[in-house]
Amino acid sequence: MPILVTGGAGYIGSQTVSDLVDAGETVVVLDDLSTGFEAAVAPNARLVVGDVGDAMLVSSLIAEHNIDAIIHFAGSIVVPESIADPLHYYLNNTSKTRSLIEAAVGGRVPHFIFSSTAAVYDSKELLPVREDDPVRPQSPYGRSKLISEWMLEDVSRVHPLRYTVLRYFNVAGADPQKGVGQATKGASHLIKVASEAALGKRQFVEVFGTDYPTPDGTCIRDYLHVRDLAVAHRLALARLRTGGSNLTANCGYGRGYSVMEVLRAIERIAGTKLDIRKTARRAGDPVAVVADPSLARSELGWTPIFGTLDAIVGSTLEWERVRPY
Ligand SMILES: NC(=O)c1ccc[n+]([C@@H]2O[C@H](COP(=O)([O-])OP(=O)(O)OC[C@H]3O[C@@H](n4cnc5c(N)ncnc54)[C@H](O)[C@@H]3O)[C@@H](O)[C@H]2O)c1
Ligand SMILES: O=c1ccn([C@@H]2O[C@H](COP(=O)(O)OP(=O)(O)O[C@H]3O[C@H](CO)[C@@H](O)[C@H](O)[C@H]3O)[C@@H](O)[C@H]2O)c(=O)[nH]1
Repeated sequence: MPILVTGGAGYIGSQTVSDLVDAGETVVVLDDLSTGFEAAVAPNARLVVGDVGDAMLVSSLIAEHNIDAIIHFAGSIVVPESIADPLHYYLNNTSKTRSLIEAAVGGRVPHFIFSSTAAVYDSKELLPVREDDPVRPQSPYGRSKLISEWMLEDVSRVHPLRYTVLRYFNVAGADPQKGVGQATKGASHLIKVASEAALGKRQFVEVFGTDYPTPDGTCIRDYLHVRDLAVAHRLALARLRTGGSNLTANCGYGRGYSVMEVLRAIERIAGTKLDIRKTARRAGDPVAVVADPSLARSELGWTPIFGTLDAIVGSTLEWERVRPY
């Protein structure tokens, strides 16, 4: 049963498409290549270059391919950028998701998997966070995603569309053998930026804030290997296809690392000293966000296997050394 993957030329989408194709699925990718790459799309998937907000195009793809499931990765993903340009985020992440859901309902697509984020949560006194903890996004990015979650919930009550929302924590790592890794233009993610610095592609790394109430004063995040995350999508799809009910699940490991711990790991694995510059806090950053992944384990049977910080950093460095696109 064919799957429409929006944003399948991007970092997480391309890893997932590659896994789905390897599992024998028929995949149609819809991507405007704004931050994605044609070369990232697995050769056996069909790439359609277009906008996820183009209702006519999406409806015709659903009808033409008899789409059974939509996996919706397409969107804008940088927290600070969302603060500078909130309207772009509400357009690209929220309005266009609304248009996509409408096309899914019109085309009677029964299954929908949505890329949400840990940015829907605020920091919590006692980590880790569970799905039923209060949501309180600290940025327009987080809010733009949360509104999409709510749309799915409301629409699913009145239309035959079942969904899985996966709230990813901080995705990193690469799969260099498959040609998958983060190549996003202007990517500002910590592990990406610091790996570039370790390989001499940047001069220094900034640490945004060293006065947070954490053991070393820097923010804590739950870093997750992209290969494990891709598997969660396959499991979510299988669960929906066998009648699984709507689900919102965290995807993280349940283990947090501070910014400084990450930088030290990169120095150790790359065998180099980084030029680390301590600067002011960055707007929109929660202090510490770590997943409770129990629900993904029990409902999806998700068992991450690539999950050490060393594996994440090692594969990112390997990817940065080869960078095929
Ligand atoms: N990277 C992370 O740490 C992380 C964490 C939580 C959630 N997410 C979510 O995962 C999804 C994928 O993120 P990523 O890291 O792979 O980012 P990415 O930028 O590599 O991928 C996004 C893809 O969507 C495409 N795209 C963007 N707007 C589009 C549009 N209007 N029409 C068609 N295609 C469009 C881009 O060209 C790109 O290929 C996003 O929805 C993001 O919010 C990412
Ligand atoms: O050069 C840098 C980059 C980041 N940081 C810090 O490192 C932490 C992680 O930042 P970053 O890698 O930019 O990720 P987040 O802002 O936590 O957001 C990511 O993780 C979210 C899920 O938690 C996703 O939804 C977002 O798309 C993704 O950008 C934060 O405390 C940043 O302040 C630095 O100190 N220096």
